[in-house]
Amino acid sequence: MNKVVVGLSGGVDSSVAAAVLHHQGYKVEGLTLWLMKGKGQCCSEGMVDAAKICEQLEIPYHIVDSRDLFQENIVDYLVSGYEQGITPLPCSQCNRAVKFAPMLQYAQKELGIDKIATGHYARIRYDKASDRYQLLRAVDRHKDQSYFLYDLTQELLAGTIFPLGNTTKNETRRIAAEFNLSTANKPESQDLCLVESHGSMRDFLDKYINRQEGDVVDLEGNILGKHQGIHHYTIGQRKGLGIAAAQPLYVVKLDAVMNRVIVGDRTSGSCSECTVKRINWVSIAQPKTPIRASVQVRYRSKPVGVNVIPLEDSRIRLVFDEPQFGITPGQAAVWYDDDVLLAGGIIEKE
Ligand SMILES: Nc1ncnc2c1ncn2[C@@H]1O[C@H](COP(=O)(O)OP(=O)(O)OP(=O)(O)O)[C@@H](O)[C@H]1O
Repeated sequence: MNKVVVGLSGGVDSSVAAAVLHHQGYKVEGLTLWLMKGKGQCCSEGMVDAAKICEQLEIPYHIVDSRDLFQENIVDYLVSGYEQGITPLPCSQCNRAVKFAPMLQYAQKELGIDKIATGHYARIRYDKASDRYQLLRAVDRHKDQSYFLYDLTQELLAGTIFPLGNTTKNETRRIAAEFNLSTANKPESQDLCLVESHGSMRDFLDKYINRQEGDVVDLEGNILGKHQGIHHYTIGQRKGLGIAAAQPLYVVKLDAVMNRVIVGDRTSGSCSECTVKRINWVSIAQPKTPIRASVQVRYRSKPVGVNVIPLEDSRIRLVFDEPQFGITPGQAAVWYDDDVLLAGGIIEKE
């Protein structure tokens, strides 16, 4: 009998993933990673809901204490990034280092089970010609989460099932109701887990970073106002600057050394090229010559045509077909060929 360990967050997607695999005849075991220190409420609620699902499906349930791993890989990583004026993307890092790799290791070593599954909306297929596991966008484009999964290794993709990749969110809700799952009517999470549990990113960061007042300046260095800490800002941000100006102003740069927030108009916040580091080539091997693709520079940004130019040190230069607004060091750039996720990496600088 095929066996699989399903990562359960206590939400409807992972509940349905477990129920569907169970229904298909897999021997399913549920597992929740206990992630957050201190702010335990969302985790404990999630664990109770996940335990209920396992009880309902009559499958074993495991909890793995991953709080130290989450603290080191996500909380410390975020805090040190914001201190340097960078806006790190925690989710892709969390998926690789905190969720998928440890879950697969636990499944294989502790439970003797080869495969894991999650409720992510994305698809995996094995391409015989290139001998690679490829990652594809979900059929439900609106829910597609492939962007956050670009950093998964071949080994992790080989060991993972995404049962919801071909399912729309509406179908997921319908299946949850059909199976009478206790999580069927749970509301969708709206934000990063850290933000949901702390109220806002600012509240979360204020716990770790001392506020240090500094200047808000324009591109010429004229002082326009004061800020209470550069970690309260992100590139492209327009709201909350507290500056009256004739035209809309956006954060275009964060200068950690001078402790300054630099603002400008929309054009000055746009650029047509950027460099990307720590690339993970997913569906194809690293090319030696430039390729065409379409790229997203944020989770919800519209894909735009791009020339992907390999640099000598295995970084990449992206040259966009049209200037992109709010390119943010620390966020991920992920490029695709149609539905196929080719690769992604961390935006370094313009
Ligand atoms: N703490 C956790 N332990 C184990 N697996 C998890 C955990 N958090 C998330 N996952 C897995 O990752 C998937 C995507 O997580 P995400 O946080 O994006 O939630 P989601 O899309 O709202 O899904 P859900 O409805 O299942 O909460 C989940 O469906 C689940 O399989």
